[in-house]
Amino acid sequence: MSRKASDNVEYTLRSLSNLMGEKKRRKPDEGAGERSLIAPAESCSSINSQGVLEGAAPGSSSAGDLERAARKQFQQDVTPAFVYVVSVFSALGGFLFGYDTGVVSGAMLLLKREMNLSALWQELLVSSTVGAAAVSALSGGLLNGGLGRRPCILLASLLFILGAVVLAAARDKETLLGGRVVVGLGIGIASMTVPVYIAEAAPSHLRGRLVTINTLFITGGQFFAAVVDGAFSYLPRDGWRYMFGLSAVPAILQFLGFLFLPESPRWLIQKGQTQKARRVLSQIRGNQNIDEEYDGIKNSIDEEEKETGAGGPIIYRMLIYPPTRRALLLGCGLQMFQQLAGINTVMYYSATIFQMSGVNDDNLAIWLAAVTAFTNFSFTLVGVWLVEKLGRRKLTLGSLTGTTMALIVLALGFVLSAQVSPPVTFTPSDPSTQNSTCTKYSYCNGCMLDPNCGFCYKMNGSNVVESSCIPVDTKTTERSAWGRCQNETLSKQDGSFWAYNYCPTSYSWTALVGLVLYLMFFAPGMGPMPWTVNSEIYPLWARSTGNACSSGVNWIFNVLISLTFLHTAEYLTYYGAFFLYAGFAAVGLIFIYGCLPETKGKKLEEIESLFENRLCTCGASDTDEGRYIEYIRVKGSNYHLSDNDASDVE
Ligand SMILES: O[C@H]1[C@H](O)[C@@H](O)[C@H](O)[C@@H](O)[C@H]1O
Repeated sequence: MSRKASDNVEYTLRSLSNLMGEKKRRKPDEGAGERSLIAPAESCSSINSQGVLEGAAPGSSSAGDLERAARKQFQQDVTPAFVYVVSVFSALGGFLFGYDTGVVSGAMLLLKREMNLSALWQELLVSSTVGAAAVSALSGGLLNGGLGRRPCILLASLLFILGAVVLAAARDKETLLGGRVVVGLGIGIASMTVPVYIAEAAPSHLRGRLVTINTLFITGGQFFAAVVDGAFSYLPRDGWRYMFGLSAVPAILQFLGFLFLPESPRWLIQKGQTQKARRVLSQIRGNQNIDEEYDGIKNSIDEEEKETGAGGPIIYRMLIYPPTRRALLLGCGLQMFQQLAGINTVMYYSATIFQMSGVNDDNLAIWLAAVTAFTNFSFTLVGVWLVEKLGRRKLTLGSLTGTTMALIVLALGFVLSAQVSPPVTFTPSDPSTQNSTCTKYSYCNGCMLDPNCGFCYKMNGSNVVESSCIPVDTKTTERSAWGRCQNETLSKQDGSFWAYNYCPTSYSWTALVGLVLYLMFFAPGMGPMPWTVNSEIYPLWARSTGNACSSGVNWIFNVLISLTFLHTAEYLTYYGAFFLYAGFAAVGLIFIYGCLPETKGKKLEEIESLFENRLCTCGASDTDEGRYIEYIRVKGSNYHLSDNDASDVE
């Protein structure tokens, strides 16, 4: 929209303020002149001769509705495209996070054959990246605060490029491990810096949406990785080199883009680079007056210094200052519960869930994993749409409630599959004449839970026939050590199937329903909100450190859950594992209900006060907390107290 048109909207807002009785500061003759500037052809709203807003929101009659409509129009009109460019280039970091964590599963299928990798090496190549991400996210706080957001994003893209080259050119498994660690270091830095950078550049009415776009890019990267995995899995040799190498393209793009993109204005103000900060603010705010925003940031930095004192390491200052302590607890808690709800296990396990439901073709299972990743991606898009409508609190609570129920459905699918588990109908003799433990199982369920055994069977209509429990090939879990399930050719000839970690039953589709429900609920809220909320809840002085800690917690729990899943399933059975995640999710629900205030539409500088007023009860040790909770109960409104209400409490 042209400058003239946005001036009109601004004028409309001013007129509305007058209409609503706000103090009029302009001279009486100014209004008449400005009124004639209104150009209804360009502006959706206009003031008629009685000073009433027309055409702003069909059907809205009250001044409140009119004001909201005009404000919305104003915000839309004055958001320059540059802020979107900045966000998209930063979110390439999210894309690389998703791509590099996702691509490894397909690459591993090929690598373990070509490089003859043991189970330990496979595990190392997957977890080393996540482990390195945890370390670099935790240490990224120092870099972020000291060097600035922009150098950190440039560093992350360089690490992504270097990692891609090393991986694509690797001749041995040790080099592969090195490459995966380098990529992990990049992921960790990007995961904590990008949301902060976007949040600091975005105008408050768009902040949630733009930061959530970063998670959309993460899930987009995971989906793209699944497609690339599918496409290159047909190559007889070296397919994995292309899978790994391709990630250099977005990384180079991001590096080049960030050579021209600016530093975060808030970081610049904090470091006293005021002229530069003003320049950047004007650049990203287009034709808006930046004075108010600039002064707001500057004042809050000055106040923060007074309030928190300047001494000691930032993490220590965060812990002794109640508002930041509560924010940190909330931020880390959100990230912990995101991972404890089992997203990465569910995604990783999706191929098996499809197999359970009757998909017995390996290639098809790879493509169906891409469908899972696409579902995650498309429902994250729903989150991008909802975050500024519902707000962070409702979206997260709704999402986690649905996720908990979906986990229960998923678990029930496994319960049913275990209860009607097919029997073992014959025990072939072991050609190696070594006594295997697999002979002791008379049902599929016991056999499938033993990591050394798998179930080899045929289907007759919907019935399982000619089934046996046989030792698994120690090099891969995809086939048995001997017998008709020991390779694809034999299986095809015989018409038999190999089930390593599931049992074929007619109820298995329940797990598939659980999987789809899970992604539908998780992706719009619990996927993106922990990142979005963390980018906005800390005051500037604590933002890098707060995000470093919470991202570190995310990666640590990511490693923990993925590494323990198979053992958990072994001890608790598969349904036990999913019931456990449902239990974690339910505890998370209580935590979030008690701790997450609504941050939608607030300026970053205003958010700290949500934690000052003890709206978040977590971590509060003050004795009058009960008095405050009672106050809220009597007021009957949870998190929507006006400033006046909140100050009443003190
Ligand atoms: O927000 C993201 C997203 O939900 C991804 O799908 C998941 O793999 C990540 O662990 C998570 O942090």
